[in-house]
Amino acid sequence: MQDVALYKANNHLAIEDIARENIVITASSNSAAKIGLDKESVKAFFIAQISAAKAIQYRYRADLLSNKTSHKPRDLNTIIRPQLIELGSKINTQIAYCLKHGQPFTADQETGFINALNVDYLSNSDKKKLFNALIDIRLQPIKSH
Ligand SMILES: O=C(O)C(=O)C[C@]1(C(=O)O)C=C[C@@H](O)C=C1
Repeated sequence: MQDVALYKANNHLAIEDIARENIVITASSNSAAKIGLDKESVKAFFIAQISAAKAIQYRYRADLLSNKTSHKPRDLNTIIRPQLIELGSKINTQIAYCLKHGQPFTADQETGFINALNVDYLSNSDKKKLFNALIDIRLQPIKSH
């Protein structure tokens, strides 16, 4: 996410890109539905992920004002965005696997989840929001004929 923020700062782009968010949410909830996950609950999870991504970028971008860097960020459109879509689809696959194999996420895993997320610029409240959206993800109900 720091590369995303740096790319945007270098190119005078806003951090929030609503058109892109809509593309990400549609792509991720459609790919989730194909593997049996409930679309609306996955949407809410991706909205939480996008919020976390923006929070990281805003904090990092604030730091850039006093700490300049010569680091060259990866290209947002050709490299980072396709990788983020791929990552989202992998996350969906793992979640579907856990839910289909009777390993639902439960509230008592919150501390472990928060401790496992070692990500610079991600706050505890961002992590809690992600966790709350994660444990709400459901499988689609099985259709009866
Ligand atoms: O693609 C970007 O520009 C990102 O910053 C990533 C992302 C996302 O999480 O998918 C986050 C914030 C933007 O508003 C749009 C998308």
